[in-house]
Amino acid sequence: MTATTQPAGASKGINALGLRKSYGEKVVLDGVDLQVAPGTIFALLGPNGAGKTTSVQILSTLISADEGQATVAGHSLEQDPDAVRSEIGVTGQFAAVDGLLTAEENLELIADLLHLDKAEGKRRAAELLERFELTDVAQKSASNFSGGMRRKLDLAMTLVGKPSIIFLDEPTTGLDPRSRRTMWQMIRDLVAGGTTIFLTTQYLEEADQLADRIAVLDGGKIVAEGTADELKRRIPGGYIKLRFDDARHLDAAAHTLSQATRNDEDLTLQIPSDGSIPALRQVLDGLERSGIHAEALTVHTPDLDDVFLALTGQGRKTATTDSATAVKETQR
Ligand SMILES: Nc1ncnc2c1ncn2[C@@H]1O[C@H](COP(=O)(O)OP(=O)(O)OP(=O)(O)O)[C@@H](O)[C@H]1O
Repeated sequence: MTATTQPAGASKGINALGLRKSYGEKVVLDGVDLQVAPGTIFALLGPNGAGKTTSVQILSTLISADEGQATVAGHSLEQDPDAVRSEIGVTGQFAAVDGLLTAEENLELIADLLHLDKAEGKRRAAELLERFELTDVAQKSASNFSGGMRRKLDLAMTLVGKPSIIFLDEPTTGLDPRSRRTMWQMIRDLVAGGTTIFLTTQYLEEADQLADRIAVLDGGKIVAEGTADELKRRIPGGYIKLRFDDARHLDAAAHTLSQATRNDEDLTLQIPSDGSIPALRQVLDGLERSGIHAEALTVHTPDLDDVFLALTGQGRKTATTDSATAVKETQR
């Protein structure tokens, strides 16, 4: 990694510039820039083998980049990895829970590793067991835990050291929908308390639900970055749908909005649109000028699956397929 000096007032979040990493001939990261604001959730998406785990490993000091520079929690990865380590927590794809120990022992072990004194370690373990609703099973061996319970315990173990930044590498892989939602709520609670979350996931819904910003990694590069809504607007296939209460209004609107496709059966008009506020305003102003009353308006944007497929070249699925599965309806 090239030398870096910690910029004055470096963000307490994550800032990475030009990260490169190769394994032999294989270029895994080919100049990756990442910015994560403190107290936000950032999701890194990418197909299998895109380099998500490698990015987490670099930013959490487990491995070094070949080139590039980064600060994590305001500390340079290269110059002050210990300071970075003292600020972060990492949970990997394979929970670090020791099945031979009880939940409480797992937590106390981490407290020991962090050199907390015994009383403080016990207090912290008890607090986390309660927060994660694991008090009832505190004395049970973790080998008997369900996947969801292991994940909760794993996250609790990460929190023993009170990290300001947590890397969650595919935190809900293999969890059932209920456990996934429980984990999402825990992640939201952490962020509400000021923690910064760097998340990798293959579940686009997870990124959509949780992330303030999303970056899509493909071919070693960030191919898109933005909020979920910004990413959805980048690909075609969105539209505004207007419903009218009678055929007279439908006729008048179809006349005014010449680019619209009409459906006489359900008295709707569909207008291609990126779903942005200016686009909505233009349509509504047009209707108002002509004195046309629309009963309902819905905005349809491509979902993150469409974005992912379009951006990562993982296949072709255009948002214009217009099926209930391809296009998500967002009532605004
Ligand atoms: N230690 C290593 N030695 C050689 N190649 C590696 C090593 N670690 C990762 N790779 C390769 O780097 C590429 C990126 O791997 P990485 O695990 O970062 O991808 P990922 O996006 O996390 O994938 P997944 O979603 O499948 O977990 C893969 O092709 C992988 O085989």
